[in-house]
Amino acid sequence: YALLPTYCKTQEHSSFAYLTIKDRIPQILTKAIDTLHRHKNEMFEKHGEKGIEAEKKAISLLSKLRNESQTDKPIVPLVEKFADTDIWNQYLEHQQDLLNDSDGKPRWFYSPWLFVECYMYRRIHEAVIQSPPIDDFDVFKESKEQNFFESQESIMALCIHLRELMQIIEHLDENQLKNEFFKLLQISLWGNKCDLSLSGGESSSQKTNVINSLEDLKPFILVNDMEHLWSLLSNRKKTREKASIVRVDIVLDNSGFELVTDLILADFLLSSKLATEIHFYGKMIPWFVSDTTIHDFNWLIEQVKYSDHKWVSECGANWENYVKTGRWVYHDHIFWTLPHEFCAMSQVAPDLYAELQKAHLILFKGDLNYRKLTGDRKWEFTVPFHQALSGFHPAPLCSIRTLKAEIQVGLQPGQGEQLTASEPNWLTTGKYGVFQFDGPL
Ligand SMILES: O=P(O)(O)OC[C@@]1(O)O[C@H](CO)[C@@H](O)[C@@H]1O
Ligand SMILES: [Mn+2]
Repeated sequence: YALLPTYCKTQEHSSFAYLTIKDRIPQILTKAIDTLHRHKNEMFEKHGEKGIEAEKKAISLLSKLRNESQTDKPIVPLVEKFADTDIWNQYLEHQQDLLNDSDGKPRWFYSPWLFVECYMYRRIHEAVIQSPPIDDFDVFKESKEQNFFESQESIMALCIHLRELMQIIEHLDENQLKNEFFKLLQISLWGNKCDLSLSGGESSSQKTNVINSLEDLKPFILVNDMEHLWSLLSNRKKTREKASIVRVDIVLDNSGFELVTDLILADFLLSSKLATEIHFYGKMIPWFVSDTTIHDFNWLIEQVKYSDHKWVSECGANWENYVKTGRWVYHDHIFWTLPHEFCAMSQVAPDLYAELQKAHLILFKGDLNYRKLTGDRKWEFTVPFHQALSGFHPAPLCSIRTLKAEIQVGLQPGQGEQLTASEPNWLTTGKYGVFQFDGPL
């Protein structure tokens, strides 16, 4: 490969990476500690004295973690046995090898940002699994549920929109169907603004009805490859034999409102016959505050199904049925919560890479996935997306991402510079978004 640019690093004090580790990580850890405190009684009721001891232990482990991060300690190996402990510690040794002797050891403020941030969430998980019997506690569950409940209005509006669309979908011509597809893609894109790790765990629910603002938000789409997605799926729909499969895989990001937008898009893909099955990938452990676990996925479908609004509950019933009948398949894989960039997947998780190769199209939601697709490296804005993927291409894929990190490739000459001049923080506010496609070779 051409020489790869260096990683975004936490030691660069002018970088968003540095601010994330300095300001937001302690905030997220403090909120996690506070959540554990507030569940003391529940733990006593469930587990008696042992529950209280466990809560105390988890809090002390998280406090120690917060202190390590705030005092720039060396990154220490994981000690608790878990499916990925060895892979993590090998990766840490690899980071050590990348540093020469004079640099000393990887530290919180002297390492690649992607590594440090992922490591932080994996250490939160270690603190919890070291504290039985509360070792299955999700310190972020409350804020993910709060995001869902606070977005009720917008969720209802989306479900009603979907039900109305379902009633007329048979009569839509190709162009009308394409426009409905594009609307739901944009709703899924802007759903990605609702991200609790950017807000440091502060509420980031969807208050307005995003359907009415799609036209206003269009100028904020910096790369728009939606036409590629349409032609790939509509051509396959036209040419496929009756019984053949068209599979779209969605690598999920945040639970709550964003997950609803993804499930609505997935429902449309089946109802429009643009796809015959959808595969979802979530996270095996609580991750980046709002990322979706299998518990969040099942809980949200349950909530929608038991809504007291008829059309909303119909969506939930349909979604539960898709899962039951195997038209929607949820996959868990440990790779998604490792620190690796995706170009390492075929080596580190060949089974997952082979699974993704079965898809006709893979949609990667969110900013963290974009950082891993591009290796969280300091690419020039105009480097082609295909090049930044560094060989990762299990299937035609599209990143659907709002910008919350100082990485963006595939722009036109001058486009990045122009944005920096007009809006210095365009890379990290979540205000801008992309549909970035890497198609059939
Ligand atoms: O993947 P998501 O949910 O869109 O965003 C995750 C994220 O908020 O976490 C980091 C900031 O802490 C950034 O990489 C990114 O903005
Ligand atoms: Mn996320």
